[in-house]
Amino acid sequence: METFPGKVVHAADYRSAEGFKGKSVLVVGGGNSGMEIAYDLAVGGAATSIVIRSELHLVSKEIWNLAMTLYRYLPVWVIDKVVLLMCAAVFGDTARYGLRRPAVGPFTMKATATMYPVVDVGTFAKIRSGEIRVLPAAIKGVRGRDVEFADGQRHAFDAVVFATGYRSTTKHWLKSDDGLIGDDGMAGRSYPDHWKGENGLYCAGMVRRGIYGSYEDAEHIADDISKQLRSSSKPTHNNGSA
Ligand SMILES: NC(=O)C1=CN([C@@H]2O[C@H](COP(=O)(O)OP(=O)(O)OC[C@H]3O[C@@H](n4cnc5c(N)ncnc54)[C@H](OP(=O)(O)O)[C@@H]3O)[C@@H](O)[C@H]2O)C=CC1
Ligand SMILES: O=C(O)C(=O)Cc1c[nH]c2ccccc12
Repeated sequence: METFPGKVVHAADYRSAEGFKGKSVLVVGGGNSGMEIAYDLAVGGAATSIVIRSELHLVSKEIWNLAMTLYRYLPVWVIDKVVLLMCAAVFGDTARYGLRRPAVGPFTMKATATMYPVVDVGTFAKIRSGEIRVLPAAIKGVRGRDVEFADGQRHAFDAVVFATGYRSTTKHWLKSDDGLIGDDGMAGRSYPDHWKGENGLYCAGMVRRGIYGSYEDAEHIADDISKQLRSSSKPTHNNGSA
């Protein structure tokens, strides 16, 4: 990257397509961030390409809402079948456009891996129309404006957006060794014993179980705090009387 003369930003610092209009922009990473940023750039008038080096499950918000609802009633393998059927009806064969699906189903993937399906915000229509170009291979190297890919393609870019994901920084600032947070900065113990540490320390949303997982943690934590408040004979806080 030292030789690349253009603008380079991480998804965390991306705000809008302002300044990218008319530019040739490479988005690295086909997760939810990369797909949303690629869409935003294309709408904003950038000539947009996106690197998708791995398989992914593209779903729609509506299909995924249904999957989350069915979770209470049906086994995971049935949900996978329903979701994939609906995805085929909505998107057709995404592999034709460089978006290969994993062999493991989307709901199984969410339940067993740290990977999450990608919720389409309109990016796929722009990929299908050719407005957004998918580069389905890893980056081999960068020389000046030129980026070379593992499949032999080489293209010049004015800017690169790294939508390559995040790492937790919790370990850097949290002074605690009760095992609540593991070496990777996420929950150190596994579900469902992951949310309560010592000395009033809790963690919510750190066990990679999605939005509903965070919601479940928040309820447990609130219950636990409320239980402790009720069991202590002396109130531990001022009840608003003075
Ligand atoms: N609207 C929503 O629901 C949104 C949800 N989110 C969530 O926030 C979290 C973070 O999302 P996000 O920021 O997208 O990060 P993710 O970790 O989900 O995705 C990062 C992507 O970048 C790829 N990548 C990493 N390094 C490279 C590389 N050197 N070359 C090519 N590709 C690379 C990864 O592919 P590989 O697998 O090959 O490493 C992966 O597909 C996720 O849980 C996501 O679902 C984020 C945005 C919006
Ligand atoms: O908690 C989760 O893991 C979710 O997937 C929450 C959720 C329910 N419906 C959705 C639609 C789009 C993105 C996320 C969700």
